[in-house]
Amino acid sequence: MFKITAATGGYGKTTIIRDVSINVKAGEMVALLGRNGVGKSTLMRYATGLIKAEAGTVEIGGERAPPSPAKRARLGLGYVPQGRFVFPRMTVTENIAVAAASNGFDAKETVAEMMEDFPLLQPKANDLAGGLSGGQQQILALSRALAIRPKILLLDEPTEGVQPSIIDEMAGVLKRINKDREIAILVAEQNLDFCLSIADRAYVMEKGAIRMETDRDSLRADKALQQELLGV
Ligand SMILES: Nc1ncnc2c1ncn2[C@@H]1O[C@H](COP(=O)(O)OP(=O)(O)OP(=O)(O)O)[C@@H](O)[C@H]1O
Repeated sequence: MFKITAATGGYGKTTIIRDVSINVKAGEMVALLGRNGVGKSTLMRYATGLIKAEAGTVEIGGERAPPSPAKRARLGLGYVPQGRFVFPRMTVTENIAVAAASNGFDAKETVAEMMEDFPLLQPKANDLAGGLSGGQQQILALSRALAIRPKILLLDEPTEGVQPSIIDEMAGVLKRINKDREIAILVAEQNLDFCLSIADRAYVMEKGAIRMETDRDSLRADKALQQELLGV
């Protein structure tokens, strides 16, 4: 469904990720783990087309993805970048409307749908996005990504800077959209408990490459790996 094959890329002349291959099947929720700076965000930017590929390919829904990020979004690639990008000076409603319209979907219908799916946004509908709490902004960023009706959703550290009660809510939301909307999910994270609660499978990155692939039960049992990933 979603496949990255032999990805090599980075910034300018600096190569960060080398020969990375991963896949996410339809309906799967997969975690991308690894300590700070191993290249998780860079791999996500590679997948979205935001950095130039030195080598490798991306397939979305069985189709070879063209280089343009906008075309990749049209093929069904949703992306929530690290730091939950929202337009701070637009209202919550406008943020969702712009995202829907960018992929050719009806803005009004999409806003109504997202408000139904994320009730915590309802009382904030006409508030400026910049005034929301970190957790609320993360949910808004997620609804913006969903507004393009993705087949695969990439999330870059969605729990960063988010309070525990909202992290639990987010885990619930991701499980729900994965199941009900049948959206495959790839989530880059440092929060192991969060990943263990939602992901079926995980890739572990180290120094710009995939070190291993593991499933939830093996990861849960592998205390040494957990300690290593947590850096303790
Ligand atoms: N815009 C950029 N220009 C140049 N180098 C960058 C840029 N962004 C990241 N890097 C470098 O790429 C390497 C991998 O960073 P990346 O953000 O992909 O790691 P990460 O695993 O996502 O870590 P984190 O959890 O800190 O985001 C780091 O050495 C970082 O300094």
